[in-house]
Amino acid sequence: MLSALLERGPALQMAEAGALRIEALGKRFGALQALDGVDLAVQEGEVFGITGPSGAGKSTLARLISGLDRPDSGTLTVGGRPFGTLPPQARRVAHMFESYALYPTLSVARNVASPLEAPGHAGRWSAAQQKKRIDEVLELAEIAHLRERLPSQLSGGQKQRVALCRALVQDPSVFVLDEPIGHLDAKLRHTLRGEIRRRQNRLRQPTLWLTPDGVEAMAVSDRMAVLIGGRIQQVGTPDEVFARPANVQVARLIGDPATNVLPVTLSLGEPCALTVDGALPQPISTALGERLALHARGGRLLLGLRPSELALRPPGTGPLAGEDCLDATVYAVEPLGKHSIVSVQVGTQRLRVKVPGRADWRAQQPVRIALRGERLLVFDADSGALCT
Ligand SMILES: Nc1ncnc2c1ncn2[C@@H]1O[C@H](COP(=O)(O)OP(=O)(O)OP(=O)(O)O)[C@@H](O)[C@H]1O
Repeated sequence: MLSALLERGPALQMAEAGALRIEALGKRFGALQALDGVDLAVQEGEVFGITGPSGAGKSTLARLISGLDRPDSGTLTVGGRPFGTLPPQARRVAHMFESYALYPTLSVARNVASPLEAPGHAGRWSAAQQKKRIDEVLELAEIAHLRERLPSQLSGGQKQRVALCRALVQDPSVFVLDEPIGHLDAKLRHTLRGEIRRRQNRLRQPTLWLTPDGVEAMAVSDRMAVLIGGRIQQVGTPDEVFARPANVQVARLIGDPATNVLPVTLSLGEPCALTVDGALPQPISTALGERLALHARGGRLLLGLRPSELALRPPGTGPLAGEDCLDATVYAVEPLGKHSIVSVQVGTQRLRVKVPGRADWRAQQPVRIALRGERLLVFDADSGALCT
């Protein structure tokens, strides 16, 4: 047994899959702390999304896992075996690069085949088995008909799919997919994220899926993390992150459209009122006033309002039972078929409201935003953290 393992070499010894653990990972570039104490555990067969804005540290994390950069601190293990000190080729990380990094002189099929001919995989499969693996991923990505083309003869989205196939074709310890479908059209993106997740869930390896698109992360992930400024802000299932975003930064990334964050000042009295910067105080119900008073700091609060949980009413109409209303002005309307996105202005703040069907509102019209107190999120005005 031992001699068989030694014959296979250190690279193949890593092939056994297992949960990925990232502990206290840190990376600094000069004065910039690009990653700061990142802790994550990704289970076998789990698709784990990491979302965060541009510059959050997603690609840096990918590069540290695959060994292209060295961390300043922290450990990496797969199935309990440390791999952070191994050279990149021995780690068996199937890393799809954001930049694609295709071989310009190789056809699509040969680009996809290239990792199977590298030391970690070479000799592992017969030519027929290799072809079967390659065909499977090319078909998954809907580029089987392009197999003889050179990268220069492909569109940006087609190149991205070749890079994706080149990662998926492998039998690695871990898959790391850095923005795998960002440049595809919406229809293909929707199809592929479902298909890839289904496929990866049937494998033993963990898959990390990095994307700046919070909606994509929610759609594709079994669990997900939100990374901002090099720090993990929250880990949970997409439902958990949507229901209780840990702070306003997370809230602003999650949802389609993302959650509105509205800074307000609360005044208690008869009636209670909310003031949005640049607008007159607006009366609210005592029930909402009392709830908000629990968390107000010097009267200040940040309200999280999900676009699909708001409604629009004609000016002058009173709130329905359980609702509160704020006066606003329509700023713009985006009709999207099954629903419309209406942007409305309250003082200096602009909010997005998702309404079913066609919206009959026009820019500059006065309108009332109806909200339900029990649905809104309340964040601390200073720290931005979600209040319980
Ligand atoms: N080699 C480097 N030298 C100096 N700074 C770097 C280097 N690589 C990354 N950075 C910086 O580290 C931070 C994180 O970059 P990273 O590429 O990991 O972000 P990202 O989340 O992948 O962003 P994007 O979504 O735009 O790809 C950024 O501020 C970036 O400018």
